Amino acid sequence: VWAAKAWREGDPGGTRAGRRPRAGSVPTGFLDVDVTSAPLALECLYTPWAPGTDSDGAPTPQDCPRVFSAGLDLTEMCGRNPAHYAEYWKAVQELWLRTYLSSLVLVAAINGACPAGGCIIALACDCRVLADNPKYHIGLNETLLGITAPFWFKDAYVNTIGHRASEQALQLGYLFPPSEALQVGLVDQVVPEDQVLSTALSEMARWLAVPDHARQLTKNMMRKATADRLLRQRDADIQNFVSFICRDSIQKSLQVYLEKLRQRKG
Ligand SMILES: CC/C=C\C/C=C\C/C=C\C/C=C/C(=O)SCCNC(=O)CCNC(=O)[C@H](O)C(C)(C)COP(=O)(O)OP(=O)(O)OC[C@H]1O[C@@H](n2cnc3c(N)ncnc32)[C@H](O)[C@@H]1OP(=O)(O)O
Repeated sequence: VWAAKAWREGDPGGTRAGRRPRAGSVPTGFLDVDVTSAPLALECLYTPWAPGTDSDGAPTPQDCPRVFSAGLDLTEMCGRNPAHYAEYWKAVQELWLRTYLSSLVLVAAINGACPAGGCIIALACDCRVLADNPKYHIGLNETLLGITAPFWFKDAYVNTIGHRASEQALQLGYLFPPSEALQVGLVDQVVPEDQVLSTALSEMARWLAVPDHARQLTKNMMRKATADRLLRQRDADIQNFVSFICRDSIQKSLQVYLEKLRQRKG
């Protein structure tokens, strides 16, 4: 995710939010950002796992291909206590709200798999560019984990690909390969892997060419109702999440899924 302001100010290699992935692990990680304390400077929010910058100081997401984001960190949702789940979910909400309502232009350069929470952050951007690799699936696959996508994930999906496509994809936990993601409107461009960043920058330039105040007011007009729906019921949404995730059956499903992931690795 590129933040326009930092880019325009010539600081594309600025502070990265979040921790690096564990060695040998995939980046689940945008929620490692401490979004609950000091106001998050979204201007400084880059794909947290992009490991370096090139000679021009630009981020080099190509250095870390294969995974854009593996979604929420399942280890944060398993075997913890209710207070932990509540705090975690509040942070998830906060990150999404700030991203979704940002007045900046945000372009997602999706250079790898993008399931569930990864997809929801990409959807909060203004535009999505996906690398053309059949392994790079994108979508909301929650049902395959035995859980339900929260209503605001669903709202963002419906806003992007429409009701019928969302209904089908959500129930099936379907992850779209690039060509289908493009066809259904989940992403705006599919390009060869080595052109993801340059295409994202071209898109950024296109959006930045529009007078800022007019673009920002329009963005807010388009997004306010969806964001307000969550803002009105944040606490209830946290309580729902906590009681849902604490169920024995849900914990069991998540543990089984996580175990499968770990075994698949070997
Ligand atoms: C009433 C309702 C009220 C409220 C709603 C309730 C609940 C809804 C709550 C939350 C919504 C959930 C959102 C999510 O984002 S859930 C996460 C979904 N993500 C996935 O399903 C992706 C799983 N991962 C993969 O498919 C692959 O890992 C991936 C394609 C991303 C990368 O494959 P690769 O082969 O490169 O790596 P792996 O060998 O598979 O993985 C390496 C390593 O990483 C661990 N891993 C992977 N994904 C996660 C994850 N999401 N969380 C934690 N850990 C993850 C994997 O186990 C391996 O670990 P290790 O063996 O320890 O190295």
